[in-house]
Amino acid sequence: MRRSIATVSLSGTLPEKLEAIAAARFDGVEIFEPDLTGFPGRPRDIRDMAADLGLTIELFQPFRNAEGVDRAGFDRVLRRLDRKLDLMEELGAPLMLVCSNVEPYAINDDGLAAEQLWAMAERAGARGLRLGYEALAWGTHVSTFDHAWRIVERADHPHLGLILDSFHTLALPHDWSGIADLPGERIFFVQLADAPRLDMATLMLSRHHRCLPGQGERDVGAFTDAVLRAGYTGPLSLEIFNDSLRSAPTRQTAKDAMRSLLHVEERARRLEEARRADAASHRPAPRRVELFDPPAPARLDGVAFVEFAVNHATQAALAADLLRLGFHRLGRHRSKDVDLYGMGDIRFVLNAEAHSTAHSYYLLHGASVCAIAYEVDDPLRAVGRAEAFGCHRFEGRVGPNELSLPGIRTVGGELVYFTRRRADGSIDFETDFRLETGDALPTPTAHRIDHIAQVLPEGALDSAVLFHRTVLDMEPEPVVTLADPFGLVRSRAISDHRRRVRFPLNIASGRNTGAARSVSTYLGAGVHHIALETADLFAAAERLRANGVEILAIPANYYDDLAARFDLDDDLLATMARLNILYDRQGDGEFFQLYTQPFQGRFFFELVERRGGYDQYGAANAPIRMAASSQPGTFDTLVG
Ligand SMILES: O=C(O)c1ccc(O)c(O)c1
Ligand SMILES: [Mg+2]
Repeated sequence: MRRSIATVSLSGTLPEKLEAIAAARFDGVEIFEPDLTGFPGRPRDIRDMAADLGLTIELFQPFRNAEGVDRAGFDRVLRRLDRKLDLMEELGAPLMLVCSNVEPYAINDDGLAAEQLWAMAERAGARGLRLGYEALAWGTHVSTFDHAWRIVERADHPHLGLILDSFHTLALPHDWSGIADLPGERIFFVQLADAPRLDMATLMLSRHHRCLPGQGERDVGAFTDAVLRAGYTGPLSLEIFNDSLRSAPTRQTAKDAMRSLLHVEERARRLEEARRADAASHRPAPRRVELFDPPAPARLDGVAFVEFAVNHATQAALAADLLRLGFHRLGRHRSKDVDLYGMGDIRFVLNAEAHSTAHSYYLLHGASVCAIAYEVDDPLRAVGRAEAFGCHRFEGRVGPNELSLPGIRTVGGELVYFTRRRADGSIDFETDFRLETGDALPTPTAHRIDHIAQVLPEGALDSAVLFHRTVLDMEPEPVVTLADPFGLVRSRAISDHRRRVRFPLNIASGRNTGAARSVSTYLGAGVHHIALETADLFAAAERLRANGVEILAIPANYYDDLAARFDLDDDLLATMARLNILYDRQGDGEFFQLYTQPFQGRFFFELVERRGGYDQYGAANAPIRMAASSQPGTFDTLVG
């Protein structure tokens, strides 16, 4: 499949965009007219630049308000067209996108529109150029792909075809199953974009909130599959109008865009394969194009360990906190200044090794999580898949007889490792530690990691969603907005389908929320809190209290409100208030949670107990937590 992107999708000048697009290994590009108009050179300079970069100029766009106009108006359209055809010749663009008329004066007459598009195609055809007609979802009379197709079919000109855009098709509540029955050779071009489900005018959604496929909530994979079933063999081209991409780093966006397109191809391939497997009822047409075929996702069994970058002082302080939480020191690394702590299935690695990646991370971000390791069935396949999606492999320094953990480096510099459980139940990475198998360990206060919440800089959420979706095969939930006393926090949870690994990802939209301050103070994304699951939160809370763990104090008002909202036993409420336990309910499911005070103002721990299939994160309580932690003397007590 040829892979293309519209220049409007990226920030920067036109040459910067082309370079980033080529560096991300796209085959082709759509030139969005304003990018060219603002370029201080000749169109042929862009043609040469694209050629030097190995990029095909696939399309020039858009040509607006051309059809359904009166006679005088159409004369002007043709004059305008001739100039743009001159430009296309100089640019070396073989195809121009003509979008449906959005003016109130447009005449509602398919016969007229077909006639006028025919006349335009005749002029383009005389120069060996082609036109593609695209229905904008807000077109005055033509807003759906099938209406645009009826007009193209009626015009019946070999130089006029249909352009499909997943945004316009999926934005309207309109049946698009007919796409698969279109004649593929009459589809001249296909544009792809995703979008969130926001209740707003389609024009606003399209111009400001489109996102890369895989970042939003539309099934762009199924759309692409339908287009391929129709027999389309041209490029798949991303066309993303998005406010935050307009100011995001160009090369990073282009890399994400390629990852997104690969994601779409993989999904389309899966759908086709499922149809083939069901060939008794269907007879799928033979595939005409090659689609991206990465190694299948590894089976994600959970978080194997979380690694903290520390120095000696913070290592000792964090270790003391962990012991109070019920952790034990399990061992020391064979060759490095690294300790392993654990309880139940939870493993924390405290890395104070000098001249290491963790140390660099510590210098930049302070005591913080610098790596997460996943337990998977096949670590090498997991890394292979990540590399296929454009991730960079990380090779750490390995001592004698130590394991080289397969890993990748993320954009923020955190590492992601993959490790696997052996037949004897031990987990791979632990062989690098001299385990101190002492006395039998007492019952743990918590037994597994429930979720890891992260804060991300503004604009980084979509990219993080795409990373987890492609590399780790996780699925996002819709965005929820939470109120911090100093601003709003947008949160999107992402998890694997078995709920073994869950990440609420948070973005502060203001500058003053706890999340925003944590991003600015510590330069970038990071783990904000780690929730540990316990079978009995009340027992655990008593134990933490006895051990002197500082718990986030919850106001009495909260418990009054709980009493009003839920039919809870008075004694239970009183105990919850005494232990600072928060509560949520979902159907028959119940959720109990408490928070520790932050470690050096940096990150904190949460303990949760889930009952009866509760599947959320207590989002209703997050504003209470954020308010409680903005009280003086809590989140702001920063130490070294
Ligand atoms: O928003 C627009 O005007 C616009 C222009 C060209 C396109 O291809 C498109 O999908 C939208
Ligand atoms: Mg479009």
